[in-house]
Amino acid sequence: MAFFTRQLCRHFSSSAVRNVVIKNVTIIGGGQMGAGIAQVAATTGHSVTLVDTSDDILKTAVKGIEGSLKRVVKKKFADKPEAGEEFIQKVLRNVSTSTDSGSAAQRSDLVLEAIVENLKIKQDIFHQLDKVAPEHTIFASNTSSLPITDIASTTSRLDRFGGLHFFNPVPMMKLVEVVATSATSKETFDSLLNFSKVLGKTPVSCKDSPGFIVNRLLVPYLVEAVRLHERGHGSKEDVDIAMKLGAGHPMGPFELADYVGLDTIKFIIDGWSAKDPSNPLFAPIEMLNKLVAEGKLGKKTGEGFYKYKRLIK
Ligand SMILES: CCCCCCCC(=O)CC(=O)SCCNC(=O)CCNC(=O)[C@H](O)C(C)(C)COP(=O)(O)OP(=O)(O)OC[C@H]1O[C@@H](n2cnc3c(N)ncnc32)[C@H](O)[C@@H]1OP(=O)(O)O
Ligand SMILES: NC(=O)C1=CN([C@@H]2O[C@H](COP(=O)(O)OP(=O)(O)OC[C@H]3O[C@@H](n4cnc5c(N)ncnc54)[C@H](O)[C@@H]3O)[C@@H](O)[C@H]2O)C=CC1
Repeated sequence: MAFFTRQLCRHFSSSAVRNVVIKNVTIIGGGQMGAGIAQVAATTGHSVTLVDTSDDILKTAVKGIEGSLKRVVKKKFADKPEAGEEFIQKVLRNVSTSTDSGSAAQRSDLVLEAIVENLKIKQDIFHQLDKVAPEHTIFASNTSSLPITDIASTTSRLDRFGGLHFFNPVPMMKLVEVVATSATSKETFDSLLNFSKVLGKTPVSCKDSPGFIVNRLLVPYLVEAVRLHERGHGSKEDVDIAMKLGAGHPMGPFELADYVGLDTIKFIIDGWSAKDPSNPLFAPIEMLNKLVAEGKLGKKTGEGFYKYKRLIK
């Protein structure tokens, strides 16, 4: 009862916070997802601060954004290379970088986290930022598989906390899953929904249930593909060709796993297995665990199920 009362108090204490128009965005984590979200937010006129643990990582992230913008410009400004270059520079001016998440959060309407898929690390960072971020600032996580309720639990802004789950590659994928917990206020949810639309994405509304919509369907498919191959029922190449040509997927499951990152997939499966140990769907997958132990995390490290000549970043 005391817990329930505390939740209600928190909810009402911030009821003065109405729909927040998101202009200044801090993105924690400049990896595949954080850099992609930063690119899209900067392209749509937001002022973005990208935060990571070192200047070297941030340099690589900004280089990745520039590379991705060049791909966009090649098509959009095919006949006007100078206008294309101007466009890239304008977008890049909207992106600043920092290794100090606290000072970045102090100037933000939204703090969006896209760091490693680890509950404790995500909780710790939000706990720290909760103390320094302005009252109106909304917190959101891009987690693939962790309950938003659990991530939010170390903060005092449960009503201003939600999920914003983007898809990889962010500049190309149109979907955002907007996740409300039982404590997320309507104003917060509407602000996140509106932000997704301003980014040019199509939002869908999700409950805070494991894997939301897409990953609840995609992860079982992916693990079954690996097990099918482990049983000797098909080569990786044949499974990928089969799903591309037989089911119309743009990538086969092994290509997609490498693209997403095998470490992220292992974090998801291990996490779900710990919560539901008797579910055979999430039992350890030998081949995946071996590749992760060897540091073969997919495209981002140059090798996963396949070998890659060119790294993503
Ligand atoms: C897996 C289960 C476990 C998941 C758990 C964690 C993950 C999650 O939580 C949620 C997820 O994100 S799941 C992954 C969702 N993503 C997908 O399914 C991607 C599937 N692949 C594709 O759509 C295309 O192969 C793709 C669009 C990537 C590339 O298209 P193509 O194959 O045709 O190759 P390209 O010819 O290189 O590209 C086509 C056009 O797209 C442009 N482009 C691609 N990447 C870009 C990027 N990063 N930035 C900017 N532009 C980009 C490229 O320039 C090209 O444009 P055009 O030349 O005009 O056609
Ligand atoms: N890879 C994918 O396809 C998708 C991943 N996600 C989720 O997005 C999140 C990030 O995934 P990726 O971008 O793929 O990972 P990644 O490994 O490419 O990038 C993670 C980044 O976070 C940084 N980081 C780690 N701890 C940090 C801290 N305490 N402070 C600041 N930065 C920190 C790392 O240095 C790294 O640059 C995960 O929660 C993942 O589940 C969601 C949708 C798709």
